[in-house]
Amino acid sequence: MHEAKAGPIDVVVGILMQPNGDVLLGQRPAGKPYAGYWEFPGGKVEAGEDLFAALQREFVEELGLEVISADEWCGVEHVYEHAHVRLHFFISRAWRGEPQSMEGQAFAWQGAVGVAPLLPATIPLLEWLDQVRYPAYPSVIASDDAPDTPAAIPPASASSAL
Ligand SMILES: Nc1nc2c([nH]c(=O)n2[C@@H]2O[C@H](COP(=O)(O)OP(=O)(O)OP(=O)(O)O)[C@@H](O)[C@H]2O)c(=O)[nH]1
Repeated sequence: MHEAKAGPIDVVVGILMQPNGDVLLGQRPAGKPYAGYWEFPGGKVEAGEDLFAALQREFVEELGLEVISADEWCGVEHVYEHAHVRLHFFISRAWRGEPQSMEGQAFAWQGAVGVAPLLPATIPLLEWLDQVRYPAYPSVIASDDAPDTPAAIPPASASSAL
């Protein structure tokens, strides 16, 4: 039988940002693809689910905390061997509670990101994120070429900006 080509899977990803710019990363637990890799918390959107509702659900499930508000930041598509994902990144500066390891995963607040390895699709985001976290930070992108929004940045390797 002829199988329909699978479309991208929508994933919401939340970047909790403290006033000093530190962001929360978690380590993927055993049993998942890319176990041991570091990522921003999040997960797959369920059928019919609103993106922000999905983000809130994932943070309760993974970290036991309530995201109060979040701004949609940028989108990235990436084709892994296990899945074609469309990542919707949010930045949140307002949440309630302290992160807890609900799935036995490690997590860490990071200024300069020192944990490794990171999920491949997430790596290009770190430089864009530094421009949000540290506005005076010198960019490697020439100012004439600098995009207005991260979503306009040209794709890196197998990733593509939405
Ligand atoms: N959470 C998260 N996922 C990411 C990031 N970057 C990235 O490529 N992904 C990809 O997005 C997908 C997230 O799926 P997941 O398996 O973690 O989702 P989930 O928590 O709903 O898992 P489940 O199916 O076990 O319930 C994975 O293919 C993962 O490789 C990131 O920074 N954070």
